[in-house]
Amino acid sequence: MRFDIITIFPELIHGYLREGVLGRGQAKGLIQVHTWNPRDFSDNAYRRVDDRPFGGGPGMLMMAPPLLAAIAAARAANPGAPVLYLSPQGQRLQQSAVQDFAGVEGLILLAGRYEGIDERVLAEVDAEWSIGDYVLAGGELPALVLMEAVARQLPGLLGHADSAAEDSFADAGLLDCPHYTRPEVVGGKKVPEVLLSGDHARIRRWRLQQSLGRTAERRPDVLAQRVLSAQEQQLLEDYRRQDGE
Ligand SMILES: Nc1nonc1C(=O)N[C@@H]1CC[C@H](O)C1
Repeated sequence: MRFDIITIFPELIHGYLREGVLGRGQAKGLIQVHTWNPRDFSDNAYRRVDDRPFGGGPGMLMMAPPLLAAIAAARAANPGAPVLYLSPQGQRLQQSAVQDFAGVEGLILLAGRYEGIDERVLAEVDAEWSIGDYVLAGGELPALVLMEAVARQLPGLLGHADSAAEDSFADAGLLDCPHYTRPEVVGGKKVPEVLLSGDHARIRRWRLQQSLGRTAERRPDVLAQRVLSAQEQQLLEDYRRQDGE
């Protein structure tokens, strides 16, 4: 899968890609990541990419011509890839969208800076996405967040040790269950005995029950989107009873 990222700080992208699953994914050839710097498409001697907003107001905006030229170059290199602009005005990125993106050949990610971009650039943007209701200094972190969430879904990217299968939200939107590893006792706290029982069916049930209970407690909005089976309803009732709810 090919990612083309439009950014005035390419090193923020390449630096992050040197480590971890994305670095390994690149080395394995599972993902290709290219950056396009609008400064290289600026038509003035100072490689200027920003200017003051018409109508006044604080800060600077990214000018349209260098961005449009960078988008055109990315489209030529990654034909058919949708252009996604990361911004707080976008639709909220959720795992369901991440899974959809994992099925496409390529993505072009536009990372803004300053107060944002000239509105006329959006004529060349297929969709606007937000990673959350807060304001960052640039779109590079959101681009990396989207790219990493999507890349993790690609077959072969994660080793078994960090499989995406048991992610939170992986199986139709439940929070992940608690996890434990050695040592068995930490600060007097023992590992739940079920996990030491070797009874894999019982362990699976316990983990599902914990996921259901946690989701009900912490994200009832997420649980409301899931139709529970009779077994899941019983597990959740037992969880609540044990929890003294
Ligand atoms: N939240 C977000 N989800 O995606 N992008 C953002 C975000 O804060 N972007 C910044 C706004 C102005 C600056 O240009 C970049």
